[in-house]
Amino acid sequence: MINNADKGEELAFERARRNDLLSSALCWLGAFFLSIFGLKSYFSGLPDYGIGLLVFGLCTALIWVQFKLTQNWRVFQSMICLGFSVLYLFLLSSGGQANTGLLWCYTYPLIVFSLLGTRLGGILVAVVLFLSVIILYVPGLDFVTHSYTPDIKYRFTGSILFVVALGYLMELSRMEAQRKSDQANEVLKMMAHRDELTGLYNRRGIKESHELERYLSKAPTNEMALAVCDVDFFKNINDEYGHDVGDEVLKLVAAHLKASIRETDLIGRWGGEEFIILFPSTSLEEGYQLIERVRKVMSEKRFEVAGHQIRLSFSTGISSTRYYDSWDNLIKSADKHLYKAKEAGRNCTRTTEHS
Ligand SMILES: Nc1nc2c(ncn2[C@@H]2O[C@H](COP(=O)(O)OP(=O)(O)OP(=O)(O)O)[C@@H](O)[C@H]2O)c(=O)[nH]1
Repeated sequence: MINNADKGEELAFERARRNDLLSSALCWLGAFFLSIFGLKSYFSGLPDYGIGLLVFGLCTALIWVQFKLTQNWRVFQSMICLGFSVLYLFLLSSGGQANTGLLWCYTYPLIVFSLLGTRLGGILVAVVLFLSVIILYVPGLDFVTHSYTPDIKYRFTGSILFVVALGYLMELSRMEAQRKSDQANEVLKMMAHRDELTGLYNRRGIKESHELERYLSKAPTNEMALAVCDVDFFKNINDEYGHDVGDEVLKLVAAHLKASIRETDLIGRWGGEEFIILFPSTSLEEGYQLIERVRKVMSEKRFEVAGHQIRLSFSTGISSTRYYDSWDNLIKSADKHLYKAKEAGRNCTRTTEHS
């Protein structure tokens, strides 16, 4: 089972990877172009404008350094989007070198949507568009040093609105595609780690579970017992009642085993009619007592499936980290003791200390 904590960790990892790529690409490209054009303006007789661009370039590089040091994506998003909003308004009100400032304004909505998403990005872009209308259409403003012809104003207003709508829709469909791909990945991971019939972990699920990793890492000081339980003569159930009834019996056995153990114990279907249970913080003796109690209850129970009252018995082998420190050896030992339980006539449990 992929639990919520695991899912959260994976999603956070994916997001961090995307953020890292996006921040580096944005900042380095931004700093590069701002510096090139800043220097060009500075040496072409527009020193103030050039210095302005160089300062923006430097700020972009510093924001990137700040993000690398703190990994605080929220602060990075806010600083880049606010900085870029100021740059956009600066280009619009100054006209840029040789009146080319407007050309760069078209990149603004795309960057804001990709960093802030449609909701927050939409709010910021709407505010900046409102300020653009003031800059373009309110005459006599001190900070507006460039005046555009009516034709340029109308065409720019129309085309920037078009780019905003396009950027919004593209981000919307990217977010939708991301959501679907996250969902599909989740389903695939579930399928890869879960046993379809019983809903328990399958073999891979157990081996790759975070719980197992955690329990094994604590095992040197915190003994863990491992039990492999096998339904005796399960073939007879299939032969007598049919495979479908066999399936239902396996589901009931899985549910009963799960209900009989603690929340922290880990259970999975190891294959066929074989189940595996991990008991963390449990000695071999305690594991033996636990599994014997469950085994006895199960052997007295009648499993009711399709009108049949079916009785079962179980054989179990147990091993513990007191004797084996690797996963493979733990399993091998539990399997060996399961085999001994079968040899001893079934319906019993065998361990290193109970042969
Ligand atoms: N219905 C059903 N049967 C299964 C499933 N997986 C394995 N089996 C059956 O479980 C039976 C296991 O048979 P055996 O390995 O001979 O073991 P057993 O009959 O339980 O005998 P012992 O283990 O020696 O006590 C086989 O008949 C498999 O077909 C399953 O998912 N559903």
